[in-house]
Amino acid sequence: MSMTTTMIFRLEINPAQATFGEVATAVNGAGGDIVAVDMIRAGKDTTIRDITVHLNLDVHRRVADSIRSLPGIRIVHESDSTFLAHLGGKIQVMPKMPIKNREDLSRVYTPGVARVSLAIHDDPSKAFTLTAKRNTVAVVSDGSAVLGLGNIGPEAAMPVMEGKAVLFKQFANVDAFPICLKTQDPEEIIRTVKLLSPTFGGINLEDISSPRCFEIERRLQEELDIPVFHDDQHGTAVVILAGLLNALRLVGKSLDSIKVVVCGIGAAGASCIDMLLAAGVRRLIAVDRCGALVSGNDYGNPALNRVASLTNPERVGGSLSDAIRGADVFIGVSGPGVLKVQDLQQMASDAIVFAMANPEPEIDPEIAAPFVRVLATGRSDYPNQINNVLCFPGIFRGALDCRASLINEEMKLAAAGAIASIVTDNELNDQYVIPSIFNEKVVAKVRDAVIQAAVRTGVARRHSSEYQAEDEMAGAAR
Ligand SMILES: NC(=O)C1=CN([C@@H]2O[C@H](COP(=O)(O)OP(=O)(O)OC[C@H]3O[C@@H](n4cnc5c(N)ncnc54)[C@H](O)[C@@H]3O)[C@@H](O)[C@H]2O)C=CC1
Ligand SMILES: CC(=O)C(=O)O
Ligand SMILES: [Mg+2]
Repeated sequence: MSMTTTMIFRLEINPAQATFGEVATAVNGAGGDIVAVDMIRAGKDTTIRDITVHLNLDVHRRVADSIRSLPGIRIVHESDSTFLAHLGGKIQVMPKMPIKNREDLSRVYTPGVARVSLAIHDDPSKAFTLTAKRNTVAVVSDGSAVLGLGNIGPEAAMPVMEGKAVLFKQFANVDAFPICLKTQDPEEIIRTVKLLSPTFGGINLEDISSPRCFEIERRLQEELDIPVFHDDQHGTAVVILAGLLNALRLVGKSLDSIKVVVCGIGAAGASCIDMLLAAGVRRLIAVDRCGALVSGNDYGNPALNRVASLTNPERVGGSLSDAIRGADVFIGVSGPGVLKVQDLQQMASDAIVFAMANPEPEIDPEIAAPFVRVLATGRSDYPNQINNVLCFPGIFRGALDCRASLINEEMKLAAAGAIASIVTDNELNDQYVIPSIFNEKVVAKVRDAVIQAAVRTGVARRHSSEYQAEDEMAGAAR
């Protein structure tokens, strides 16, 4: 499957030999789309222009070669806007107040800060009100299951974790720090996160492979008094349930009657299955590399054994192609190219397919589209983007605002319901079963629903109106 990007070509053009029109024709002919042209330097013998070209990565070389083949044109350099956006990283720390004079200095730093430190020493819970803790989340990864790219290590995981931090800030005003650990040992990860925890109001575990992720999350939830949430498990499950509720509303089927196949029983798949079963799905077959999971078999993996014991009441064995026969819903959280057109042809009418592996889905959406009623992917460049970004900003906004001690099942179900409810009956259609993250209602509705559920289930330690009052006072003091 191809990916698009925007390339900027800096060209030296000899006007005696070439015209800009020839460049435009060459770029378009090779499959590029010029979206901007800038004059950098005009000269008698040569001009320098930047042309910005939107293209599929698979035609990139062709576009560059066809420009190069023109007489009188030299490519000075070319840059990929996606890489340019990553130069020096995507985040920075910004102070909330300037330090303009000595009085500011002694208030923000020593000696004034000492009184604040002593106040927290006397009452550690004051760290929530007198430090950034209450609005700060650690995005922790060991780089072991980064998107669908696999175990690419902590340094390579960093751009993804920085991206999560950007999303936290932009959509929910949560300050998130990417923390990529140079260990894949569960005990070391648990110990490190616990040591770091005084700084944070919540821990978002990200892209840690299964089955280690289950134990790491469970232990941290037990041993810390701030929310610990493995986004790939629960963020994904929440958004899948939201999308499925709406897709079923569209096709007129119910959770308790459908047959669902979930492929990829890792972090996302196992949690998605738990959530679908809790929501009322009964006929569900889990498929991993070893085929359909059947209760009683030993898969040498406690997570797979557990899922097998909860699913597949008809004990269907075999491959994905066997399991998918007659299925109403396919959910893929596995890897690229797992699903074939022949599989789609075996599904029930009005088939719903969520092919969510990133960055390449289980089937190319263009190939799948003619064979299914509702198609969703995890990508931003197709309709129906089912991505955990619809969940984690709002769920943490809610959990931080009410200072929840944890994020429980009720809060997750409330988040799923809130996301689904944004798509009205009038709006619901094959291409729109899930709202866009750019819909401003998403974070606000998720946050409110999560706070209500936290209060209802007794895990909220504070009402958000207290924050508002404090924020107003802090604003007045600055
Ligand atoms: N759209 C979204 O919001 C999200 C998408 N994902 C995507 O889902 C995929 C899995 O993510 P995680 O659960 O975090 O990874 P994981 O590494 O914990 O689990 C992946 C599972 O898929 C299985 N698998 C891989 N290839 C398979 C194949 N050909 N057939 C059957 N099973 C196969 C593996 O054995 C493993 O159990 C990744 O591509 C990831 O990008 C994950 C989280 C959120
Ligand atoms: C979206 C996401 O968290 C993932 O693909 O891993
Ligand atoms: Mg992830």
